[in-house]
Amino acid sequence: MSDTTPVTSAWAGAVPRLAARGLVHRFGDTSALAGVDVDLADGESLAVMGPSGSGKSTLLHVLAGILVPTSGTVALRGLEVQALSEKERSLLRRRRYGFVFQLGQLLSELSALENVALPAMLTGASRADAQASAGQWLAALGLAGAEGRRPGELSGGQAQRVAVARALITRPEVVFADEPTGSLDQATGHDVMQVLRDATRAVGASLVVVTHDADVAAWCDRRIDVRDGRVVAPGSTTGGGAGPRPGERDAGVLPAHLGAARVADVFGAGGAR
Ligand SMILES: Nc1ncnc2c1ncn2[C@@H]1O[C@H](COP(=O)(O)OP(=O)(O)OP(=O)(O)O)[C@@H](O)[C@H]1O
Repeated sequence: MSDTTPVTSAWAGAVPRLAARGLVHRFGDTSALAGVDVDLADGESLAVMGPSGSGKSTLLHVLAGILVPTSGTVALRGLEVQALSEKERSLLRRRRYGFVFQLGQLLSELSALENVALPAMLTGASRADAQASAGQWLAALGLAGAEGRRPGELSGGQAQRVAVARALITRPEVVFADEPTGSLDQATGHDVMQVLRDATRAVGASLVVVTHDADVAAWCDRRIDVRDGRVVAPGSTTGGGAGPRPGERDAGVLPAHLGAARVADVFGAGGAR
């Protein structure tokens, strides 16, 4: 780069997709976050680890605009989320974020197809378009044929794949996952993490995963450790974003049910953004 190259905040890559500074959050007398800084780059996956009660979920909720921090800032591409009204934050979550939680988050009275279509309809798609897109998502995530099943008729791993499809149908900029493999056995958990990471990458979204489990964290590009509301190990790596992950011989090869070409064909290579 020459001395005359302009370096401004508009320079590509200069602004992290998500940037949090000085996050403090108190629940009454309890200090859940005690000064957290964290950046999330475009397309990056970040694992948030730490013991029970350390503040992981609170951090995820503050980053996602579900909770407003007691002090500090959270910027999505420069937009200060904590300064928005509750209604604006709700719209932002619906349009620009996706969420995957522990098992049990799907609406039990709706079919898999209807569960996935719902966020698209809430952002203005017609029922027909939303259901067509939901069908493509379910097929891309290996659930062709399961469209009509209700959550109670799906295995845990299948239900979490439906949840991944539901999180991604609106092509969010950031996906937030809180213990997404929490109720699954280890093999199924790895399967879900691979689907979550690869499908998130396929649409160009960034990913934040809260987990207790180092093997789950190893699926992410980067990991931070939280203790008593502070980041104690910023940027510690998990074995590298490009290296093989548990249960995966070649990180560049997607499982058969999530072929790269298939996802790219359906949703556009490189994603929506
Ligand atoms: N709604 C709330 N009201 C009061 N205190 C809360 C609330 N939510 C969290 N806390 C407290 O804030 C601290 C951080 O909780 P948080 O749920 O963020 O931790 P965590 O690391 O996600 O824990 P876990 O792994 O058990 O889910 C804890 O002391 C917890 O008891």
